[in-house]
Amino acid sequence: MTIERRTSKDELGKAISDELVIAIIAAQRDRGVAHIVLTGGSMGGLSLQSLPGATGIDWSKVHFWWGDERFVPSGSSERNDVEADRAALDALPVPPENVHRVAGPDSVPDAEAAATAYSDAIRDVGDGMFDVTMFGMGPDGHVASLFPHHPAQRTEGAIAIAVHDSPKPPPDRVSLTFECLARSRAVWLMVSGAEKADAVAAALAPGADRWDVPASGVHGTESTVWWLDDAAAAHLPDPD
Ligand SMILES: O=C(O)[C@H](O)[C@@H](O)[C@H](O)[C@H](O)COP(=O)(O)O
Repeated sequence: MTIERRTSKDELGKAISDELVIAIIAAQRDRGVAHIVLTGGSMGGLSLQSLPGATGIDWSKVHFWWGDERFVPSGSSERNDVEADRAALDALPVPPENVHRVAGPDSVPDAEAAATAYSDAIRDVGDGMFDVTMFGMGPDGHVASLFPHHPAQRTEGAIAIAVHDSPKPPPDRVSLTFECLARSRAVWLMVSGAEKADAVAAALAPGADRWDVPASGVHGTESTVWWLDDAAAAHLPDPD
């Protein structure tokens, strides 16, 4: 686990998105294709800002996924994918079939059906590993739509699940499971702001339990990076 610290949210977003370009190029060099899991929230958009100007990427060999999606209609401004479209995807020549969106209530009856379709899509594509999985984190320590003390986070044997009664609106969502997210080479947690400082410290404390702090339960098989601005890192113990 490493911590990458920057002084401000803007610097953090720029550093992450520059590193994302490098990670996509490296994945294509090593395996021919890059599978990237995107996140919602404000860090989600900031993490993509360098992609439209990047060179050296074969965009036909990049696949985008989401760690979670709000179960609201396609095109709704509440959706995580719409934020990513605005931030970068609209400007990239990525084939639409490489952008793996979670179905909304305009095309499937419920979040369970959306989770099943999304699970099938993950099963059908790639070698089963994500190259980079990015997360924002809520002040409660949630990542994707895996919330503290919410029974959905304990689902086993599934790739994607429906989440109901989310403590953060909207109540109905689709999320990847811890089990699926564990198939990520690199996990990046991207956190900015003083209101997250306690949750950052709790997630990084020895013995942290994902039931209490879900962010403590996501790890890459090769690397786990906490991208923090100074405010979010403020309650970490002194490294000395
Ligand atoms: O679905 C959601 O409600 C959001 O996507 C949420 O999970 C968000 O990613 C985090 O709360 C971090 O948000 P910020 O990056 O804006 O702090």
